[in-house]
Amino acid sequence: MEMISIGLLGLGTVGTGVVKIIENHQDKLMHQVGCPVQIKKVLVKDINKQRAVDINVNLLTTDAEEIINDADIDVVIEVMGGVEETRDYLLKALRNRKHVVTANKDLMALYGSELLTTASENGCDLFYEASVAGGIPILRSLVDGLASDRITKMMGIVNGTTNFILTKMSKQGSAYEEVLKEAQQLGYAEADPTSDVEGLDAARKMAILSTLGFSMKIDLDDVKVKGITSITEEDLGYGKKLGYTMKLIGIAHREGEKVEVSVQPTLLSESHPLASVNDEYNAVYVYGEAVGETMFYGPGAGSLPTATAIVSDLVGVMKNMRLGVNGKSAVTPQYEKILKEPSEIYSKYFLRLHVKDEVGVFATITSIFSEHHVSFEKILQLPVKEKGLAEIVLVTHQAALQDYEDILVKLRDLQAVKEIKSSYRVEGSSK
Ligand SMILES: NC(=O)C1=CN([C@@H]2O[C@H](COP(=O)(O)OP(=O)(O)OC[C@H]3O[C@@H](n4cnc5c(N)ncnc54)[C@H](OP(=O)(O)O)[C@@H]3O)[C@@H](O)[C@H]2O)C=CC1
Ligand SMILES: N[C@@H](CC=O)C(=O)O
Ligand code: NA
Repeated sequence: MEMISIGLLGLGTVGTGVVKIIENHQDKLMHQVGCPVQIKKVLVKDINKQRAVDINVNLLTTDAEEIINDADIDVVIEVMGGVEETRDYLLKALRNRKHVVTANKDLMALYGSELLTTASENGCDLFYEASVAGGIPILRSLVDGLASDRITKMMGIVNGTTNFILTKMSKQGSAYEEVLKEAQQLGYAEADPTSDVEGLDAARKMAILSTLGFSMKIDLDDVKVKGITSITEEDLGYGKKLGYTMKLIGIAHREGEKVEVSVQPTLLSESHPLASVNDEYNAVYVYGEAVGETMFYGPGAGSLPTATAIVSDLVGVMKNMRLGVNGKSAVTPQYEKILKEPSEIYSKYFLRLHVKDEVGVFATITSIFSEHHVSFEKILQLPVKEKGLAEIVLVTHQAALQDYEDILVKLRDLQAVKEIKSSYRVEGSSK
């Protein structure tokens, strides 16, 4: 190989990082793959836009076909985002026998298997390390490092934006809207940050992680999702008092043949290893039957960390080119997907209710839990400002999701219950 030519789709937060790393680490790339790497064309929306990196304006184009159909381009790096249009571009690029590296979890969670099949049919690599947990090499760790093991649990903070928001809200008392803006300015958030704060971005990543970790095709619809938008200062305050930290947690758990995958705000005991993962940092805890507990930590979003994963994937493609083994590394899922029923999913829960401050209400509420054999780790009744009301805050012991949901339905039907203020999953014990 005399030279590797890259077509870059997108020159925003991640794209500019890719350009910088390819320029600044040219020596290292040469040493590893034995030839120079050049960026031949860059797709953008607006050619006249000011860029955060020095780039020859003649490389910029608004026509994707100039990259996809350029016979001299060996690898397409996709960092433009989007789904349908991007899928078309990448399918065409693969059919034109270009290797693809992408950071796009939206696309991989929906069309990953189609794109991977097309890649291997055309003898091409399709790598997507940057799509999950930014700069942490988690996908390679699952696929290569832990290839011999049977993974049964993965638990992670996989969205940098929401971790940044929750950290600033809990530690500095910052307002949600203000911190979200800051996360957008720092380049952590998606173009539409709804997918971050509603948990969808994390759900896409958990679908990708569990598909690889469990070797089972987990679709986005299989992931139960709840985001962070309804978390209040009061919830964070109660969490702290009870010795918990609020985090948006993705959980993928396999027991026997069955799996559960979810993303939801979770109160973690302060001693939990994920509780000290702050700001835009991500971490993924992985349990394998043979290896036991492992933990992967690092920056989950941002220009250079994400670009590091991209350029490392590029090195992987180039090494395969030298060996002549492109398109041979993807493994199709080994197992049929079987999802757990709600009666098979166990957790502890935090619940905060406003109830009428009357004799017997407390007893009625606790009796509903007893009917479902759910007991309490902690239960408190506190006065609230509004006259005639009391606040009940409780943490359950382990309960089946089905029981917990049935309890919530019964509580909502009780006249004495004015409002269910909040409910969260809990990991670990309270103070
Ligand atoms: N930001 C991060 O920390 C991380 C992002 N990702 C993923 O990486 C991808 C890129 O993210 P990010 O860099 O933040 O996004 P940005 O919005 O910063 O950049 C997107 C780039 O793509 C170009 N672009 C977008 N749509 C089109 C289009 N239809 N035609 C031509 N050009 C287009 C834009 O052009 P122009 O500049 O002219 O507007 C821009 O240069 C996304 O898939 C994201 O989910 C993954 C991990 C971390
Ligand atoms: N918006 C995402 C970017 C990386 O995937 C995040 O905040 O984690
Ligand atoms: Na990664």
